[in-house]
Amino acid sequence: MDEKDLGTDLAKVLIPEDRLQAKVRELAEQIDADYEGRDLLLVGVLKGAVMIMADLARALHMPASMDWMAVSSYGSGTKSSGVVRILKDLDTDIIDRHVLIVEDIVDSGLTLSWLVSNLHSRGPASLEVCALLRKPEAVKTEVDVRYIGFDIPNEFVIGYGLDYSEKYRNLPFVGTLAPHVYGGGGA
Ligand SMILES: O=P(O)(O)OC[C@H]1O[C@H](OP(=O)(O)OP(=O)(O)O)[C@H](O)[C@@H]1O
Ligand code: HPA
Ligand SMILES: [Mg+2]
Repeated sequence: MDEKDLGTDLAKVLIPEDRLQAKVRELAEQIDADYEGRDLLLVGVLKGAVMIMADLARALHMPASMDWMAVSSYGSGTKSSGVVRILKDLDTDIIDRHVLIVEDIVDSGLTLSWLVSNLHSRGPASLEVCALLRKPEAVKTEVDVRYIGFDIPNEFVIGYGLDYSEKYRNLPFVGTLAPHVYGGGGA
C-alpha cells in the first residue's frame, strides 16, 4: 500500500519511507554498540511494533532473540481507554536477560509505563526501551525511552504499523488522516 492508494483519506505524509529507514539503521547502530558482547532479547509490542521490530532486527549486526507481547489500551478509537490488558504474554522467561522493548509509539505513555513495570518485576538483567515515535504527552511522563526515533506533534498518526480502526498499518510511511475518515470531526 502506498500514498496513491489512500486517495483523499491521507492528510499528509509526516515521515517518508526513506527517513524512517535511515532512522532505523541509526538506532540499530547504537543498539549494536551498546549491547556488544551481550545476549539481547527484543520484545516487540503487537501489533503496532511489527514493522519497526522487523526492520530494526534485520538492521542489527548482532544475533538477537525476538519475542512478542500483545497488550491493548486503545480498542478501535483514537483515545487510550486507560486500562492495559495482556492479550498475549511472552514465551520467554526474561530473568537475567538483557531485554529491549520495541514500540511503535509512546503517546500518553500509559502502555509503556505499565509494560516497563510489569517486565521489571520479572527480574531481567537490564530493561530498556526503543520507540520509533514519541508525542508531547509522553515527554511529561517518567517513562525513560533510551532509543527514540522521532518526536512528533500531538496528532493521530497512521502507517508503518500504526492503525486507525485496524487499517493503514501496511503503509511504508507515517502520515495523518483527513478529518472525513474520523467521521467528519477531528481525531
Ligand atoms: O502511550 P499510549 O497512549 O499508551 O499509546 C501507545 C500504544 O498504543 C498503541 O497500541 P494499541 O493498544 O492501540 O494496540 P496495537 O499496537 O495493536 O495497535 C501503540 O501501538 C502503543 O502500543
Ligand atoms: O497516533 C496514534 N496512531 C495510532 N495508534 C496510536 N496509539 C497511540 N497513539 C496512536
Ligand atoms: Mg501497540
